[in-house]
Amino acid sequence: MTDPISFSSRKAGMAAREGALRLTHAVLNDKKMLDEAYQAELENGPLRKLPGNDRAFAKRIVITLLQHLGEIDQILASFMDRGIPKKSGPLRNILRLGVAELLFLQVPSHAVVDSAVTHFRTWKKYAGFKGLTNAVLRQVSQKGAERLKEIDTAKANLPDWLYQDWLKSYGKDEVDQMVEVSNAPSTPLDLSFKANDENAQKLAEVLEGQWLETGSLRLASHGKVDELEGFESGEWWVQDTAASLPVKLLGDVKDTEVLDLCAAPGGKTMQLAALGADVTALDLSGKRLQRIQKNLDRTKLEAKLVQGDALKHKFGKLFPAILLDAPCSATGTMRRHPELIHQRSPADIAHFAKLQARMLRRAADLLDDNGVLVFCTCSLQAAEGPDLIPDFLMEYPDFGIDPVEEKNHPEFAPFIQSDGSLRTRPDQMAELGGLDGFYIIRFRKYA
Ligand SMILES: C[S@@+](CC[C@H](N)C(=O)[O-])C[C@H]1O[C@@H](n2cnc3c(N)ncnc32)[C@H](O)[C@@H]1O
Repeated sequence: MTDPISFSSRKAGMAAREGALRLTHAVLNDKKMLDEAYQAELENGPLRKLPGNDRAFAKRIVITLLQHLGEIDQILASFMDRGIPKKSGPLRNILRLGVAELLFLQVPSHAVVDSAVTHFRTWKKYAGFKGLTNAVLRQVSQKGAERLKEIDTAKANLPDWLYQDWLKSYGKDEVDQMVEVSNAPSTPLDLSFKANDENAQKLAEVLEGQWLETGSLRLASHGKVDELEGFESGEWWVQDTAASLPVKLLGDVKDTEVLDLCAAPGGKTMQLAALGADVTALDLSGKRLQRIQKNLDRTKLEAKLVQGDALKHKFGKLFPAILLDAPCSATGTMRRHPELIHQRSPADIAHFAKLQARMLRRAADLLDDNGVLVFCTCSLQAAEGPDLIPDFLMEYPDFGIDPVEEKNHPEFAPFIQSDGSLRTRPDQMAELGGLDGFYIIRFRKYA
């Protein structure tokens, strides 16, 4: 449990909830990423005028709503025999926000009901739904907590196609735990350090972090990232510890030419550069390449940046080491992006899987004899990971899996699969706040 929400004034509370309603709409109706919608509010929207805590609470209500969306909708359905009326505009999201506050953030019911009804001040056209809003939320505040106990949390909160897919891959207990960890009120922040030296040890103390076996420093709680010690001097960058594993599988890359095929925003590019590799970092997006450059400037690291399509770009040579961190559905990042699972569809998974299959073959074509290729995605879907491998190996008989072995990498033991690939899941290291879901596999090309 984190501290309960309490706004600096009644007026600020209402303004924050209006912001929360706009953010909810941006994410669920317009399919925007929450961080982007929030950033847009801070730059141009009314939320920028609010004190920091009130703004943060607005975001927290939305995160809570997204984490518990299925439960919230089931609770509402149980109190509304005829469902949400048609053509009721913002009513559904106003009610959802109200339930999130009542049942998951323990905000007093008078404040929640009062502000839910006050929303119709802005939405005058729908003012006829005030009475319904009042009645439903009062019922939820009285009987909702009891009804909540009867709901299967994971099954309710995951879209059914996703739930079934994960059940097949991981099993019920694991899926339950994945959702439980992902629904924690806050997510820890992992840092990757440029060097594991005395300075890093000192910073770890100042930041009150904990070293993980995987080599990252984990901060259980933190303020603004760019105000943390060591940010400005570029000693570290933010990178979930699971995201730091693929580069480690490339082994000793000092003075080796490494192609980082889908590189932005550059977490893995910085890792490679810090290890002394001669990195070529390619990305399709010029805007995202600018983010790599900014990151490299801050950390005083170097890489050759190339804008291009990984499927087509002509490098004019082969590489001894390649990292392919392919575009994916990113369902593995649900701890930090609870909106994603509500925005994705089976068609998206099929689209990404097809793209990844093509990219994997392109990466293989760019690898030199005896070279090493690491392929990864931050997806928990089998289609975007293990299912891609058998066809690839059939078509590329000179490639073989180079299995990760516990004797060489004891720190990766919990993630090693029977074929030597790695699978990380949000429920692993649960007591420390979990980690992103990644699929990672290493290949060698035999001469
Ligand atoms: C998973 S992200 C990479 C994250 C990055 N490796 C890191 O560690 O920070 C995938 C990247 O692939 C890029 N991308 C998508 N399609 C691409 C293509 N056809 N060619 C090159 N890059 C592509 C996206 O712009 C995005 O930056």
